[in-house]
Amino acid sequence: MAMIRRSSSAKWQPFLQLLPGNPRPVPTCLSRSTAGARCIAGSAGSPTAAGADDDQALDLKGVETTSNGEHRWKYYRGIPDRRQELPTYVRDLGKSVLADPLVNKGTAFLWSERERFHLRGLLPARMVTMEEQTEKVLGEFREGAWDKAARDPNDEMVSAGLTPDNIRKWEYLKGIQAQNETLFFRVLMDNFAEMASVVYTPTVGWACLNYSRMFRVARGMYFSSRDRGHMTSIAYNWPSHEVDAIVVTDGSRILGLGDLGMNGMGISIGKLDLYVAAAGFHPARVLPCVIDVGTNNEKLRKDKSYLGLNQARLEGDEYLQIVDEFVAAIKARWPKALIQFEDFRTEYASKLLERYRYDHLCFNDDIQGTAATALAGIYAGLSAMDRPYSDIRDLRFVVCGAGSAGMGVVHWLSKAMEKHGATPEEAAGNFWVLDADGLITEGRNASIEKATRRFARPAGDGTLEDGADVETVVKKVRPEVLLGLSGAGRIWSPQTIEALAEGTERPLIFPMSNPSHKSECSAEDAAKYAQGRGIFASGSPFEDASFEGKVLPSNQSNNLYVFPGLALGAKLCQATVVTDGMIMAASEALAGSNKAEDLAVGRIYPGLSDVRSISVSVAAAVMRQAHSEGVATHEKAIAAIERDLRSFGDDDGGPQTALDHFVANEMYFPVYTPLAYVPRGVLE
Ligand SMILES: NC(=O)c1ccc[n+]([C@@H]2O[C@H](COP(=O)([O-])OP(=O)(O)OC[C@H]3O[C@@H](n4cnc5c(N)ncnc54)[C@H](O)[C@@H]3O)[C@@H](O)[C@H]2O)c1
Ligand SMILES: O=C(O)C[C@H](O)C(=O)O
Ligand SMILES: [Mg+2]
Repeated sequence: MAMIRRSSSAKWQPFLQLLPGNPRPVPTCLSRSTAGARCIAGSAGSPTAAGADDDQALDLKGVETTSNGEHRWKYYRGIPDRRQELPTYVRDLGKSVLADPLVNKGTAFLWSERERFHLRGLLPARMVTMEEQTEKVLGEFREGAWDKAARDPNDEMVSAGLTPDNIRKWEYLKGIQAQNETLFFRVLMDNFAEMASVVYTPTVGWACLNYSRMFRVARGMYFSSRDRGHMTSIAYNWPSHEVDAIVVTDGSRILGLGDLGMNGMGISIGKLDLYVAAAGFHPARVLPCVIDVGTNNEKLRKDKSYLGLNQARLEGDEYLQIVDEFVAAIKARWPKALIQFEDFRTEYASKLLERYRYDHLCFNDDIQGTAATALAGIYAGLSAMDRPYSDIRDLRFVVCGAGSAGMGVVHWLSKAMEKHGATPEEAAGNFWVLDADGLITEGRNASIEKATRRFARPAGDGTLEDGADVETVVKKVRPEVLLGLSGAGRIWSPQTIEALAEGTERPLIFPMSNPSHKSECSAEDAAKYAQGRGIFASGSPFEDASFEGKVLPSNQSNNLYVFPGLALGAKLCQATVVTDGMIMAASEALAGSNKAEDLAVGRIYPGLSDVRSISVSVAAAVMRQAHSEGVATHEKAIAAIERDLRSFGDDDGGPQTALDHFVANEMYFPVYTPLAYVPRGVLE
């Protein structure tokens, strides 16, 4: 805990000069000031003189003009308050300052203070006044402002069935996490099947929509375009030298909720909660990050509680340079850390992956994690029908959504078909891909990405025109599989599902969009219109459905089945990169984790109550593959892989190999350990 005492002693005059509103002119900024973060104190205490960059940081509402024309914070309305000139002594820096309730100001820390106390990167970019904070507290106190929002029937998530109870549970669990991570993760791990929908999709979607409004305790790191040129030094504001995994988003496409700007931080936090609970990463060694380059979400930009930069998104080279700088900063500070790219909009997602994947240990969850998850579900679906994996070659897929997730899945499935003997042309011929403008054919204008064009239907493909809608396509093609990665909500009509079920005995119905209300159909509708014959797997969880008294399992086809184990495997063997082979190994391990009795009743993804076993299998398969491709570098892990190979041969030997034990033993388990006091400078 930071130590404090109060004084107005003369020796603290330099410090006093930095206090906001102090009339003494101060000639320059303190320390590492940048063009993008000029000190408020450095502008003679006048917020209006603080420069264009700081205008948005300073809300003049909280500032008053004194009789001699100076500006100062209005701590007490109309009553001059000299107390603000008495400093509170702070003997710590960085996160400890935020963790000390007696000195913490949260998002009201001035830019100069953020510099001096090593807080840059530890708070969202926007600076608010105490008055705004007070307003927020009062709103909550008097009206339960966001509790009210959680009950607002006009809130699209609430109206689509997200219950206030889920939100209450989210807030409660997050409160525990802020105070006691061991307890939080123990509870989450032991009750994963019950709590996943609270810390993760769909509730995390609501939490992201309301992230700024609910902001209390800062977690993770906030990089913004104002930090240009300084990201590496800012990374050193994080207190730990050891970070194993980072999830980063730029907030541009959060689930199917669109551009949520800095609020996307909620998804980085949610994903890393799963790294710990589902894959045994140590909570002190994971780091959620957001790169705030602005937002094009006008509603957010007008929302006074929004804590991100109030500017339009940077684009093009300017944007890419910011992400480059972020990646370079991470690499400089934590050379071995794995980076998971999350919820970057399609325009940049593949571009960024291609930019970094050959030199950095990284993967894109929405492209690669989702693809691996979908393929595992298709394999398991085939198993449920007593068909071999190689039959994937014979399946026809209608896919709604040609974004990074949809096309990632399509590419991956076609790769699996090729693995089982199809030519690339044969594989591509098994897909009918639709975007918001309907079926994509070669007749589509040149704006289609090259990678998507490969899957465009030949012009004049039977009677299907470019832009044909999903119902027409399904009626014409009679596919075995209907995939949804559109983020468009209930776009599969009863007629579409009926047509699907008419054409095949056991249709695979995968509405994978998140959160729940963005799902292309509900479990109930799938059961009803496919007359109980379909196998259903959605991105967000649905209750099991029923048809004519028979229970129909609702599977969850979500990348949560892959990213924790993939990251764990890559980290444990300290892979230099994440290869396609490793992703394929993850798919196959996941498909192989199902029990025969579950498959028999249409459960094609394993239950979440034993999520760690799934991650163990996925991680072990990833490590074996990394080793076989020569990208594993960790000696202890390599020895474990080789020992395992000697005992079990190339076949992974089932779920309980020596390597599985190695992986399980490396996982963090949340228990209270003895605590030892270690003075500063010792063991550092
Ligand atoms: N289940 C999972 O694990 C998982 C993983 C990743 C993404 N997702 C979900 O997938 C969705 C899409 O993600 P993305 O990054 O590709 O988004 P995106 O916005 O880049 O792509 C959406 C695509 O859907 C198309 N589309 C929109 N309306 C449509 C309609 N009515 N019919 C057909 N296509 C339509 C768009 O033209 C676009 O091609 C999101 O909802 C996301 O939550 C799920
Ligand atoms: O976050 C999820 O639940 C899955 C996926 O990464 C998504 O973007 O929808
Ligand atoms: Mg995602």
